[in-house]
Parts: sequence; C-alpha cells; structure tokens
Amino acid sequence: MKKIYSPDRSEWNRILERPTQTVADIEQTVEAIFKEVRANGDATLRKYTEKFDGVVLENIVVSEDEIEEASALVSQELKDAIQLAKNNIEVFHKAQKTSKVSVETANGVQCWQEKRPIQKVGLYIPGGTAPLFSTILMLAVPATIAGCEELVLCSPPNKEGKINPAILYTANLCGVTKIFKAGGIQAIASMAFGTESIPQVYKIFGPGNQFVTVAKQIATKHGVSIDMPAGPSELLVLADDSANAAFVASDLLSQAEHGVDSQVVLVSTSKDMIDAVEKEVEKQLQKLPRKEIAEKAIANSKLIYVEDDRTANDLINAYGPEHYIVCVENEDFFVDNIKNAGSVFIGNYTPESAGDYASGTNHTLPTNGYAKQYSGVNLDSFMKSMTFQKISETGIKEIGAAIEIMAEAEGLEAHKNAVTLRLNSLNNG
Ligand SMILES: NC(=O)c1ccc[n+]([C@@H]2O[C@H](COP(=O)([O-])OP(=O)(O)OC[C@H]3O[C@@H](n4cnc5c(N)ncnc54)[C@H](O)[C@@H]3O)[C@@H](O)[C@H]2O)c1
Ligand SMILES: N[C@H](CO)Cc1c[nH]c[nH+]1
Ligand SMILES: [Zn+2]
Repeated sequence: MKKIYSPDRSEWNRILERPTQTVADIEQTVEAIFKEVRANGDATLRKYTEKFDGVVLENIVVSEDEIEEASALVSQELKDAIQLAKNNIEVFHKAQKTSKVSVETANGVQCWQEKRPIQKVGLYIPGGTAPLFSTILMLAVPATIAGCEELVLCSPPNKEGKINPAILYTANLCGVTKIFKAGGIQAIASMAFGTESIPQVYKIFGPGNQFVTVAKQIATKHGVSIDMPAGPSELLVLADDSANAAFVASDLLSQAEHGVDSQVVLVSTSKDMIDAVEKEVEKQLQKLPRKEIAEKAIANSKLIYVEDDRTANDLINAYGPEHYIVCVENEDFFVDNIKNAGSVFIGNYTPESAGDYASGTNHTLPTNGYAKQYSGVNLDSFMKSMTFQKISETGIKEIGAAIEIMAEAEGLEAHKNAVTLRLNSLNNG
C-alpha cells in the first residue's frame, strides 16, 4: 500500500484515480458484441461464452432439474443464513414504500403522483471470480416488493457449463424462474435486445466487473435503462486512534479480495494508526485463500494521512467511495457532512461485510465516483413515478387564462385552443 502524507488538494484526483477501465477504453469491443448479439442472438451468446468463459454451452436456459439438483447441494446451514439475510433485506426494503402524494394545487385542480413497477427487469449476478448469490437477494427481493412482473436472471456458467448451486438455490427461493447461463458483455447485450432464449427487458440491474459495467452503460444507448454503474468494489475507511487496526485491516482486505481492480483506501489523522493498519494488512493477507487477488488490489491502494477532520471530510467527498466506514471519535461530524458515498458504516462493530450480506441494506452500489450522482439500488430503482391530474370545471376556469396566455407567448396556438374551447363551452353553457 502506498503511504501518502498531507497531499495537496490539487493532487487528490490523481492520487485517488481508480484502476478501472472506463467506457472509452472498451467501448469498441462492447459495441461490436452488441451488434452481433442484436443480429444473431443465441449464436453470438454461445460464441462469446466459449471465448470468455471457456465453455461450449449445451443449454442456455437453466432447467427445473438443474434447480432441483442445486438445492440438494446447498447445506442447511447456508440455507438458514440466506433466509436470515433475506428477511432483513425484505424488512429494510418494505420500509421504503411511500404513500402517494396528492395535492390540490389550485381550486379544482387535483394533482397526484403514484409509483408503478417496471414490468420487465434484468438481474445480472456476477460469477466470474466468485459466485455472488447474495446479489440475488439484493435485486430480486426489492423487485418482488415493487411488483415487477418479469424477472430475468443472467449469470456466467462455470467450465462445466453450470451455474453455481447457491445461485440457483437463492434464485428459486426468491421466486426467479427465468435463469440463463450468460455472463459479461454478451449477457447484458442479450437482455438489452432479447435473443431466442433470453427475453428483452426494460431495465438492467446488478454489479459486475469492468466489462459488465461498461456494457450496462452502453446498453443505455440502445433503449434500456440501468440501475447505475456498479463496478469493481471500493472501500474507504476513515480511522483515528479510537479505531481497532486489526478490524480496519480486515475491512480493507474484505473488499480487496473481490478483484485485482478493487480499490481500498485508508484516511487517517493519525500516523500511528496508518502504520498499525499497514502491519495488520500484511499479516492478515498471508492467511487469505484469495491472497493473490487481494495482494494485487492492495498494491494499488493508498494510506493517506491528513492533518485535520475538515480536510479528511473534503477529500472523502471528492473521492465519493462506494463504501465508507467511519471509525473515529468525532463520528457525528463525518456522518453529518458526508455528501458522496454509496453506503456508510459507522463504528468499530459495523464491518462492511454486514452490508454485503445480512444487515438489510443493499450492496449494489455506485463505484468509480458515481456516488456523486447515483443512489445505490433501493425499492424506487424498480419503480417509476407517474403523475396524474384531474381538473374540474371550476379548476379550468381558475387556471385556463394563464395557460392561454403562456401558449400564445410560445407561439403554440393549438395548445391555447384546447383550453379556449373548454372555457367557451362553460361560458356558453
Ligand atoms: N459495485 C457493486 O455494487 C458490486 C457488488 C458486487 C460485486 N461487485 C464487483 O463485481 C465484480 C465481479 O466480477 P467477476 O469478474 O467476478 O464477475 P462478472 O460476472 O462481473 O464477470 C465475469 C464475466 O466477465 C467477462 N469477461 C472476463 N474477461 C473478459 C475479457 N477479457 N473481455 C470481455 N469479457 C470478459 C466474461 O464474460 C465473464 O463471464 C467484481 O469486480 C466485484 O468487485 C460490485
Ligand atoms: N462488496 C460487494 C459490493 O461492492 C458486494 C458483495 C457481495 N458478496 C460479497 N460482497
Ligand atoms: Zn464484498
């Protein structure tokens, strides 16, 4: 990890640059695969599954038998843990329901706003380096609470042409029945355009590596919307001397082990804490089964010393981390003043892993600085807000003249006429 002391503000962007490829880097590859999928559907999906996942697919659609077999391969202990996590995620996302907003803006003019579910949604479940079955809970649970009608799930197959049993078990538990063996760019393209096997959807959700993330961004040019760019995992920990260095190191490593392009950062006003965390990271790293991956991510990561709380807070807002752990005595100041972060974890006993799995919050979150403008997945992500209005005879008399004047000023006579006809009919009647 690179130690940086009191960096000048002008250097912050450079120091905190993400190791991730962006749209510009892989746009051409993505567009070429999109074009092929659009033209040749399943045949292209098979071709790129062979190329990128190294498997010749027998079937793209997961069968009922495969789902049944998978359930038998998942231990009761894991099933119970998944159930506990599902319950908490349901509680938190059900609590996000809001009632309709209705107001009489002028005498006889009633306006209201209601939410309606997005009918067809695509759920991407990462499976390249680890089978992230927890992501199904994060997507299928809110989609179901929202009332989405069609849930389409894609996840990359392994070398045997199968999807991990825990993914199939969790999908089935969440009532997802349309499950397809498709990963990466080819999966996103398939959901964007539809193929012989995979239905086209209106909005694509879910995290993934840089190829998945850029493919989702490109999909928006082809009429599909997305939750947000949710790419390689990131964590920023803010710690002072009240933090536990071993806990902090374990949190940094928890996100470093996701992928070589994960980014983890420690910000501290204590040089002693920085040194202690560095030692702990080195110690804990040796014991990790995914040491090789975590080591590469850690090599890219930063330990940053800043002189005071205000500078620390400004730097964190300039970075906009996906996950932000606050482990300092002065926690209220930082919690009150965070403007850009996907999800915030407060105190020594709130590991980021809790949000990844079981506390109830959603782990599908904006990365690469997109926390500055995007929310993480939540119940509203699966809904659209629609407005309604009903205007009475009194109401049109109340606002009609203003509409006529404004329409005329914009040179739109037909607009004006739609009001004038009604006012005349009321005046003549
Ligand atoms: N931001 C979030 O909310 C969030 C949540 C969970 C996971 N994540 C991130 O998701 C990612 C999961 O990545 P993963 O790789 O394990 O699984 P993945 O399913 O996202 O990607 C695997 C697919 O990538 C494609 N691929 C691999 N190499 C390629 C290449 N050279 N060219 C084109 N396509 C290629 C393959 O088709 C493969 O199926 C990690 O980076 C993790 O940090 C983010
Ligand atoms: N930390 C990931 C979000 O960046 C989510 C996840 C799933 N499983 C474990 N972690
Ligand atoms: Zn994680």
